[in-house]
Amino acid sequence: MAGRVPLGSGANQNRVFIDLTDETEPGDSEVPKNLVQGKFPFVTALAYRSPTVPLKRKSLDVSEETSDSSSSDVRKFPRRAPLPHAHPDPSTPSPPPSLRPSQISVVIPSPTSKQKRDFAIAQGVSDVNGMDINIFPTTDEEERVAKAAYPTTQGRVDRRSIPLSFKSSSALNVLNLTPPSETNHRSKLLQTLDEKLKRINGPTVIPSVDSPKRLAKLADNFEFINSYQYRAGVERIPDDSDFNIGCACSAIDGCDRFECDCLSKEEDSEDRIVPYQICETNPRLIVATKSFLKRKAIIYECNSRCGCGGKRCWNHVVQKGRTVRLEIFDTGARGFGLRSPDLIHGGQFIDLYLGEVITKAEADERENLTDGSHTQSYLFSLDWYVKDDDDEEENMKVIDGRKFGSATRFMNHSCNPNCKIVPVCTTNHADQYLYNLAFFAYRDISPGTELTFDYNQGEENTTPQKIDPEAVQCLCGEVKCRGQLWPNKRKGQGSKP
Ligand SMILES: C[S@@+](CC[C@H](N)C(=O)[O-])C[C@H]1O[C@@H](n2cnc3c(N)ncnc32)[C@H](O)[C@@H]1O
Repeated sequence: MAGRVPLGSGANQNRVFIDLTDETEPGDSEVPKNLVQGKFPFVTALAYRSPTVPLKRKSLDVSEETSDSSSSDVRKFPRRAPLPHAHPDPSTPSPPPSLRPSQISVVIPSPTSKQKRDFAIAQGVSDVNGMDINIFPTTDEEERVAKAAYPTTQGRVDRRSIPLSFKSSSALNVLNLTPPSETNHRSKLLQTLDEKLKRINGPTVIPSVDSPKRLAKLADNFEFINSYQYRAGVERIPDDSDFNIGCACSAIDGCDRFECDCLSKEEDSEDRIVPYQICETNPRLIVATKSFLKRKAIIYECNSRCGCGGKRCWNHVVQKGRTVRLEIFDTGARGFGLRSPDLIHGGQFIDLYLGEVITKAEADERENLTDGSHTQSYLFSLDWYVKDDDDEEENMKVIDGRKFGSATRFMNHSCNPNCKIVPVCTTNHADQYLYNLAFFAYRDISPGTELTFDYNQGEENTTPQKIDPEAVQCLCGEVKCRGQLWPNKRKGQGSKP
């Protein structure tokens, strides 16, 4: 008799045990008539009370219940009969058997769905999903849910006005997203930036920016380029023009340092300007001479049309590219800045200023879009050959490093700078409106020192009569600070490097 306990024997005389199995076995007929006929209707009621609870053991006082059990109508059973929640504390010790002679232990099985259906049909109930509260009493909370009686908002709620906060994990749960942790966000920005920086030719350029906001500015709003990006309306003189003939130096002897045709001539003199020399402290390095850096002069480097052939020519410096590593860092009030983890020798070429090459008209338009506030200017005029003559100025080209540029686009101004920007022609000597802007170190610069240049080159020694209230205030911190970046005019405009 698996799962079965005999009824009414020995100490269990007053107890009723119910078979838990579906099997019919000999002796099943011994089940007392009073039970079958509804003598203990509560048993039936309890058996159906909690369909979700598979088995419940319940102790009830027969003497109390039998007085009420004469009727076979289960609906007379009080609706608020003790619920499973009211089950005696299991930690309470049970009284010895002698003190509880009239108790009935009932093992209540969960009804099968067929039993539930049969019972519901017998009661004439149409809802047979087992949740009808007339048959299966619920807790107060369940009743409130059934009646949808939970508190509701007064008036309409405009859901569009509720901000979707990504800090709220519940909003993210709904979207099945995980909140972007700060480290995650930062590492993604660094990855984006890293991919952009990797495209730069030459030694590495690394970012050193902590704030995620500043990092996002650097990673999202700027593209690094390796050469000028020519925009609409910019006309270029073909590289094979007759004017662009190159020097007559010999490829065997190399370029003549003092006679090379590429050397610039001093204004109003036949003296040739020798821009480069071997670095005194590093013989493998060719650097700009100290005297050249004091001049206002353009450098013409030898090019592919020169007789020297280029291989052993000392007059190839800028076109060989950058040789120092660079670091873009956060200066605080002056925005990003540039420095190098390497020692930079006096006269050493650092890098080019690159950007979009646009016409003067386009530059004026772009400048107007910034309200003329000049707070952040990246426009650089190529005005070396431009005289104060309107016709020529119209041909002038401008380099805009705002959205596309090189790392030098992050170089700040100083009234006592350690770098100088020099016009350098590396390819087409014939095009006087198009040349490179190359940065050279004025002096030895120790690793980690910010690289700066004078935005008003050529006007270094002029002290402004009065500070232009419209101008950007200079924060270089130098003793002889002029107080303003430039007197409300484009960088390089009206002042030759
Ligand atoms: C070519 S950008 C230099 C990079 C810039 N700091 C950035 O974060 O992109 C020129 C701008 O930098 C700022 N700047 C450069 N030098 C400065 C200085 N000495 N004092 C104050 N602001 C400076 C000005 O806003 C200027 O328009």
